[in-house]
This record gives sequence, structure tokens and C-alpha cells, in this order.
Amino acid sequence: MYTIHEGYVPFREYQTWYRISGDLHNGQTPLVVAHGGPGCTHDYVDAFKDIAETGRAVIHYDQIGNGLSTHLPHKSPDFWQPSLFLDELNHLLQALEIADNYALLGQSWGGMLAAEHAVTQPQGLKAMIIANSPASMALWLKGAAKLRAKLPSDVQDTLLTHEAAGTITSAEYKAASRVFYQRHVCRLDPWPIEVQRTFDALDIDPTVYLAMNGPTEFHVIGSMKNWTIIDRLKQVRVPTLLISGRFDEATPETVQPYKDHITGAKWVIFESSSHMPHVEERPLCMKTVSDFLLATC
Ligand SMILES: N=C(O)[C@@H]1CCCN1
Repeated sequence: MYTIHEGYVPFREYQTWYRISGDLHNGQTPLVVAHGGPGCTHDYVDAFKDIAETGRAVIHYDQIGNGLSTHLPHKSPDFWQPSLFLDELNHLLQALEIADNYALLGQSWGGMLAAEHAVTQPQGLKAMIIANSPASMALWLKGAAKLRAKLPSDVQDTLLTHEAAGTITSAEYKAASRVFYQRHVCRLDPWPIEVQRTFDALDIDPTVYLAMNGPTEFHVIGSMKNWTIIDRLKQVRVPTLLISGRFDEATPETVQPYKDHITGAKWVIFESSSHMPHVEERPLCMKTVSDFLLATC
């Protein structure tokens, strides 16, 4: 077992909730976990706390805008920029006094955030795991369109009808979306409770997700739709592990630029998983990440 400590870090006029599983001061490089969305919560990536069983402290946090951190539903969409979340991450590292020695795991959008962080070559970053993340949203949209084209035709028609009508909050659109999510976001049925908690939180406050991403994982019309980091990946100077699922909405094509442009990057594809190997193949995923951190930190 390990100790658990939760708290808040001031960030600008807001606050960021965090939780430390394990001992930050035992000499092992701690692992910081950045969730996806943008605008999700830490709940669905809670499983990475298992790594604390190896003696390595694991820090989860809710990025500003959702979860237990400050919600800002009245901010204009252009408030929500990658630079805001990069600044928040740096504040968290400084406040927890780990900025000189940490590893970073980002899942989905969190992996995009981790890559944005790594290209700035922070001296304290010792290793990085980019999990289920695209290197550009153009590739993401291309991959999502291919997956969407394989859905049953009635599901495709329903999605198109409601997207054209703007009725993307309708029960019918949500039911059709769920067919995609069950295939390419989390293939477990039912979803683990912690995964459902994140999607329930998104339903309650979709501010960040709608501003930066859009209504769904495959209908991306938000400010991130033109995002790419492919041209900056050569600047990454830390050992990097890429993980994704065979049925992942982050298709191999979306992950490939990380492998091509980050020197020495290793890539593990989980054959029975989609977007969440950390719950779909939990023991194997945790061993893969733990072994990588043991070898690099
Ligand atoms: N689940 C996520 O974070 C993905 C990444 C790009 C759009 N949403």
C-alpha cells in the first residue's frame, strides 16, 4: 500500500486539484499523469495509480476547467489555449517541488500537452509516455473518418443528420456516438465506474471540450482542429514511450509521426485495446509503463 495526499495548487486566480499516490521524497522519479479531452477529468486515467505500488509516486491532477479544479463556464472559447494548460502544468511542478525531477504521462489530449511541454526541453523532465495521442488533429480527423465509415450505415446516417441539424445533444445522436465509443474509446462493457465518472463530468460541464475539441471525439470543430506538433518533435530530448490500442481512435497513422521524429521513441500497441489500454489491458499496460520508467528514470 501507499499513502495518498490530495490538495490544491494556486494557479493565477484559480486552483488546480491534485492527488499524490505514494511518497514524493523516496528518491524515485515521480510520474505526473495528464488526462485528455481537453476538458476531461483525472477519473478515467485513475488506473495509473497502480504504478505507485512499485514505490514510484504518481500524481494525478484535474486540469483547470473541470473536475475538482476551478470551473470557468463563462470564459470565451479563445481563453482555452494549450499555453494555459502548459502554464498550469509548470505551476503544479513548481508547487510540488518536483520541477527538477519528474516523468510525464499524457493520455490523448494529455499526450499532446506532454509533447508541447517536452519540446520546450524542461531540464527536470526525465522521461515521457505519450498514450493514445495524435501528433496532429488533421491525422486524427482522417483516422476518425475512416473508423466512422466502418460504422453501421444507419449509425452513420444518424450522426450526419444530427451534425447537419446541430442537434448533437439529442439522445439519438448520443446513442449513435456510443457505438463509435464502444468500439474505439473503451471496449469494456460496462465501462469501469471511473471512466463513466469522467463522461458524466463532461456532460455536466463541457465548456473546455466544446471550445477546444467539439461535440464528440470524431466531430472536431473546436480551436484545436488545426493543431499539430509534428514539425517540433525533433526538439524532444527525453526517453519516450508511445502506447496505443489496436482499435484506438488514435489510429496508428495518428501516432506514427511521434515514432518517426522523436529520437529513440519506443512504441507498444495493445492488441486487445482501443483508447484506454490502462483499463482495457490494465496489468499489461501498468507493467509496460513501469518497466519503461525503471529503465529510463
Ligand atoms: N480524448 C482525447 O483527449 C482526444 C484527443 C483529441 C480529441 N480528444
